[in-house]
Amino acid sequence: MDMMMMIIDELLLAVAPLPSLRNLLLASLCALLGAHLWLWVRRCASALSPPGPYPWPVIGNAAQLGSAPHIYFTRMAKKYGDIFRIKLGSRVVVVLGGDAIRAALIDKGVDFAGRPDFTSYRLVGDGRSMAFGNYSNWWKVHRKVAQSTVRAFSTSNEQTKKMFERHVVSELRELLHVFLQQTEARGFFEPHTCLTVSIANIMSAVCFGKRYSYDDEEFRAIVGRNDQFTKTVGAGSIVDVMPWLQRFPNPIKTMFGNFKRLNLEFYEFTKKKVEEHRATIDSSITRDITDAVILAVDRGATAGAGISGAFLSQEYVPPTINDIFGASQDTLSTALRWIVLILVRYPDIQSRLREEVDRVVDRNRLPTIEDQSRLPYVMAFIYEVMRFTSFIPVTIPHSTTSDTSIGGYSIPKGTVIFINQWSINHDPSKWKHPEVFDPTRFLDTSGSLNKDLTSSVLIFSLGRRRCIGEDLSKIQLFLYTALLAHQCYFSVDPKNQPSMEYEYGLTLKPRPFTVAVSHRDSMKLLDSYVEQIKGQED
Ligand code: HEM
Repeated sequence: MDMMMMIIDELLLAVAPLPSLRNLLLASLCALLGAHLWLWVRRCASALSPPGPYPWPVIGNAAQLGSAPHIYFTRMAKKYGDIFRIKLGSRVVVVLGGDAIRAALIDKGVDFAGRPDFTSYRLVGDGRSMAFGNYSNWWKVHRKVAQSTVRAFSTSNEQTKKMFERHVVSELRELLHVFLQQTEARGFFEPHTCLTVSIANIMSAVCFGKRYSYDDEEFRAIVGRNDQFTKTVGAGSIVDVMPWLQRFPNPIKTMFGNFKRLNLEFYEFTKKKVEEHRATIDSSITRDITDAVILAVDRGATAGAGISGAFLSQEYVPPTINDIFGASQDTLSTALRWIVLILVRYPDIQSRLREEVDRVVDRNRLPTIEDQSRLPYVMAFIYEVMRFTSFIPVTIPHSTTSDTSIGGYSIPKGTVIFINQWSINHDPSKWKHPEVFDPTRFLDTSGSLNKDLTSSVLIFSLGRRRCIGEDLSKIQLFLYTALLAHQCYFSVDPKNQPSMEYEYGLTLKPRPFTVAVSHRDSMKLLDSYVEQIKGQED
């Protein structure tokens, strides 16, 4: 090094005997060395960042995503591997598939548990949503309260399961009435709105202790706009990554305007419910989830049970209810749309479901939660619907909470992460003919449910952000499927065969289709079940 400095000194003396010229040359040389060093560091850093397709100026890879971004991501993974990088507008996004998902969400759970700082996410739940909020001590408390109250009103023990079952069976009776009326009035009809209201009513009963009529315009308006919500928040939405699109009239600006409005109205609805509950609450009787969250927040605030000093104040009650009510009704009503569509697309599978339910339950009583372990084909059907449709193909986008690395690539803090669940459910090395709908793939040779295989289906995500409604959802989908198979026939309009095409968003929604519904026997069993419940309540 000394030798080097002497040589540079000699050279400078030779070419620049004047001190000022010498200083100038020295400064230029330093700047040149600095620039080289900077380029070298950048080259090293980019060698450590994941590979990916070339991004276009301004829009990045947005135009390449097409109408099914999860398929594009799966195609890119074949070329670049399970960890690759794209650019959406100005944001770098790392897309994870295959084994990289577990490596990120389980092995480095906290590092990958954030949510991006998207403008649209700040509009959900008046900016205090847990589902769309970043990872923090406050978020941990919020999630804990939401998770424990959902459990307390659904799956925590045999008694709560029975209470939940009552809501589901009562609501299914209403749904069946509407289905039969619609069939009588129109022949074939679109079942989507009825399914959405039906699911929303179950969650409304659990959250607010109240159900709504199918004709209630206000309720239908509040719960009927999921499509606009999921298109904005789904992975690959360009609303948040090209903010300049908000400066002039265009479809994205309109979409964002609708999103703002619907979040405001949805939040006002839940806020009103919370205020009504507050006015009538009696701490000795917890009527529903809203009461439970109000009381849990009160207890946390007074008993000092926060995590690292983080406490929820009462202003977090409406956003918590907003998260639970919002997340449950969109996902479950989408699942049911697919179930009904698949029942009419595959009449043989519909017959086999009926055959199993009739054999195990018989025709003299209704299926119950306890029948679940005795109805493996029904369960296999539900897992196959979740695998095959992968109706949440990519989770809600994540972000990194610190500088981290995965698979040898370094990922800076705040990078947007997409988790491609679809890639796991359609991996040909894991599933034989993944493109075929076949519930029997989940049954072993003795006809029992293969639990190793069912746990390989990825639709509720993994790790810190794993869905809090997984157990409730599985019970509800089981009861709906078993009860529908037990109680009615679905048939398809021969002139209007439904397709398996869908609209992309956070949830994949099947395109509108029509069905007809007829009763297998009568409403007798469902009517007497509901009368019995009313008798017990009185
Ligand atoms: C079949 C039905 C459902 C599916 C497939 C589903 C799936 C998911 C997925 C993929 C996520 C995102 C996880 C991530 O970002 O990594 C999620 C989050 C969430 N889900 Fe579900 N979900 C369903 C039903 C429900 C229900 C019934 C509830 C409420 C009772 C619920 C409440 C939530 C909440 C609050 C979050 C946010 C969790 C967080 O950010 O920590 N979900 N769900």
